Amino acid sequence: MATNGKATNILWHKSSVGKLHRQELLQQKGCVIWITGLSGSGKSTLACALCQALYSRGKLTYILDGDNVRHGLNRDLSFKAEDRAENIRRIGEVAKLFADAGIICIASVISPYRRDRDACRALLPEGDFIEVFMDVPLQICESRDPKGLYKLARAGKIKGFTGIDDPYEPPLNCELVLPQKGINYASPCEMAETVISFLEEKGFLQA
Ligand SMILES: Nc1ncnc2c1ncn2[C@@H]1O[C@H](COP(=O)(O)OS(=O)(=O)O)[C@@H](OP(=O)(O)O)[C@H]1O
Ligand SMILES: Nc1ncnc2c1ncn2[C@@H]1O[C@H](COP(=O)(O)OP(=O)(O)O)[C@@H](O)[C@H]1O
Repeated sequence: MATNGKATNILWHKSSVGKLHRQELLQQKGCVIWITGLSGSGKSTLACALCQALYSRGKLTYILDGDNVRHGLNRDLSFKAEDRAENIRRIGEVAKLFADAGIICIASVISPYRRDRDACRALLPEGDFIEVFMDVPLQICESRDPKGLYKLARAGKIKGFTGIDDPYEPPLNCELVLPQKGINYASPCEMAETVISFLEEKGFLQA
């Protein structure tokens, strides 16, 4: 009998249709592509480009975007460290369910703390969590500032903004770093193709 968190007397219920059956149906393998980086680094843009490119190859994806999930499931959470941790924990758990459904789940969230990202990685079978770091310097993210949030943060109108007065811990050992330093930034489509090449190489685009 499992005891998990605060609930006791709960048992795992198995179904006769499992992950392998679903993957066979979809002709792909479920996994989580976890895109991390500063606000304005291009996480959502890459997530959409990737979703579109995989869709055109007949592959099923689902995007969990931080901004969007905070409109519903995580609407009760702020940006203080413990709430960011809970935000990431819930998104990690939902992503795990999508991967179990056989879907290529794309999470695009700042996820500033290494410990929180590593905890999400630990939820998945080895190799099924693909961490993608949007390695874009703060200066460039700030110059893009599509939502005007950096400007507000610099003016002190948003407190605890990632990169300004809140931390961001870059990955130490992730599967992919985009864009690479020292060259011109690749276009979102080119970055999506880099991720797709990785998925192909690892066998995720077949059952
Ligand atoms: N204080 C603070 N710090 C960082 N970001 C902020 C903040 N307040 C609001 N926003 C907006 O919220 C988006 C980030 O949400 P996430 O859920 O991805 O953040 S986190 O992973 O919990 O850190 C982020 O979206 P992106 O720009 O797409 O990253 C911002 O638009
Ligand atoms: N590869 C790229 N090259 C140039 N500009 C980009 C690229 N990817 C995204 N952008 C631009 O950067 C800004 C932030 O992108 P967005 O995807 O919203 O970032 P995030 O989700 O990390 O906050 C947008 O204005 C977007 O058009």
